[in-house]
Amino acid sequence: WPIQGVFDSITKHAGFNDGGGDTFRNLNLGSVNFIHTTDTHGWLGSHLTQKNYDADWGDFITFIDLFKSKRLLEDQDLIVIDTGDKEDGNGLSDASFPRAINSSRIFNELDYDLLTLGNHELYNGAITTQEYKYTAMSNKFKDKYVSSNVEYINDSGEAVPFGKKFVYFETQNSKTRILSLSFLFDFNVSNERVKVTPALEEVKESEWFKKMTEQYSEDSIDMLLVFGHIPMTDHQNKEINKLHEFLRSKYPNIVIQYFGGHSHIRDFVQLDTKATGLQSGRFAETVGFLSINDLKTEKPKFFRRYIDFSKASFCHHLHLDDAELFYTKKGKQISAMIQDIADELELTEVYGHVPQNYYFSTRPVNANDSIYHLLTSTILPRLNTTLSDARVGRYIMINSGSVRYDMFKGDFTKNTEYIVSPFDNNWEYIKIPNKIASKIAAYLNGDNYIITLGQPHMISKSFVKTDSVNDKGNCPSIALPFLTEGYTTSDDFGCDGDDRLHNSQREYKIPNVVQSTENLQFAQDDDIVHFVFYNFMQRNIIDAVNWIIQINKYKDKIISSDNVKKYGGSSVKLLLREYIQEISM
Ligand SMILES: Nc1nc2c(ncn2[C@@H]2O[C@H](COP(=O)(O)O)[C@@H](O)[C@H]2O)c(=O)[nH]1
Ligand SMILES: [Zn+2]
Ligand SMILES: [Zn+2]
Repeated sequence: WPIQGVFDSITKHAGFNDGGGDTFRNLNLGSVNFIHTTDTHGWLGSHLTQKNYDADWGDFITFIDLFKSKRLLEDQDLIVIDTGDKEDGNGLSDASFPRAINSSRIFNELDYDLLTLGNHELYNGAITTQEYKYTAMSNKFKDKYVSSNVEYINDSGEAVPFGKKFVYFETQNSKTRILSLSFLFDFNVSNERVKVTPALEEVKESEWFKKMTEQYSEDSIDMLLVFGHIPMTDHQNKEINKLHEFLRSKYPNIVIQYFGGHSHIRDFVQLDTKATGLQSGRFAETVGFLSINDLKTEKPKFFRRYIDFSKASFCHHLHLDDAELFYTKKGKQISAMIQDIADELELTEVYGHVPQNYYFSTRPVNANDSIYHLLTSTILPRLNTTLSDARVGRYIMINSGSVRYDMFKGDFTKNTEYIVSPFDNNWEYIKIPNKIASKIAAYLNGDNYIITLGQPHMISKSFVKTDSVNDKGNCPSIALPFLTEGYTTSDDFGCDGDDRLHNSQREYKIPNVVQSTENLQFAQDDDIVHFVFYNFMQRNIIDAVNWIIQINKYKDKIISSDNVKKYGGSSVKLLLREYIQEISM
């Protein structure tokens, strides 16, 4: 069958073992092995409509436990790491109150060796306190939770380390001496319960770091392990590159291994001959695997693999031919716990039927199957409050980062709302002349990616002239009838990172903000319009309006938060549900 011939040649040349239709890329183990997760965002109950990611957190716990017992040789170690963002994006974390209380309990059942926080643990004081008390300071993790540049503000207003500033340990089997640090990217939107110091400032100016480098000089450790909620590729700020340059100056000759997050992509970067950085996607779609051999030589060997979060991948990498053997008592218990919580939260309650797929990053924003096109053309204009007036021009703006995932054809359930747009933001508005309102989107969507507004993956993608974004290399585009769309990652080590063969997906340039416009056909420059936006974006909107006034030398007065009023009305989550219910009748 000609397609099979094409398939065989791709699988053979792309490093897949081709035994009997098995198309997996295997793992190469080393003396020190790492498994990494990041940006799970509450996705602990598997992707019910995506076979590529059909494993849940109980299956992942099973995978880790059986990996340790079945795959490791006696002189090999496995270190399991997470780099934060554990809520906002799934009903399992977001539908409970307090938010994430149930999902944290499930998440923490996994025996992580190192873990830390992400920016989503820091938007809300109650969530921050919950993370500090029940995870960072828990008996299980208090010696494993590391935050080198984040402090918790306790009840007496004192800034205390959010976990350990660093940890030193020697691995059990290979006796590898590891010094570990953890950094959050330069995040300045947090709450009254937390203080974030930019990573470079922290390491350059803090006393504890100086003392640490004296206590753990280069000859007393075998490697530096730096993990944290920070992108491994950051075209705009190059934060990780500047941090590496400084750390390399303190530890010039040993391996420095990074594990990153936040930008929701599979990525692997070579920072120098003895330093690499792995990033392992998002939403429990990916288990990142890294091994290092010849760690203490001049040419350490790094190996990376992105494992689909699927039972098939887990069984394959455990060398389990019979899926029935993929079993541990604890794994089964956790899977049952997840099901009980999902039932209690009624996450499978069906509100209606989605007639087609709507994509949030793999289609251009103006395409009919782009979720942004659905939102701006159909959903946002449904926002109705006592202030709505058909005689007044109206703009409704949201940040693209508020949309979290594709919306697939099929049941629209209670969980779909949290998966697509989880944020319960309030609508605010300002009354300004149309000549100003009409320029805000262009200002916010200018050349720069705005890390507090945009789609996370855009910080790590290089823009190309067309509206699609470029991956690092030119990996072959795959489109075979019997394959599903999925990751075909290109990174600094080439095109063979993914453990399974999928059809390629193109990523498109997603602007920082999108908006709907109404009743503008007769609006003159000085006509007053209603500019409506998420309260989450208030600072950005005020700055944009004042910049536009100044740069155009308008006579209008500079605005402040005093000019911002409540607009009211349903969140995008609810507007979406009402629309789907209506078309499903
Ligand atoms: N409209 C809102 N957008 C939010 C809110 N909290 C976060 N965000 C968006 O998420 C990304 C960051 O996501 P990450 O998973 O990469 O950390 C951020 O850029 C915002 O766009 C919110 O409450 N409302
Ligand atoms: Zn995230
Ligand atoms: Zn993040």
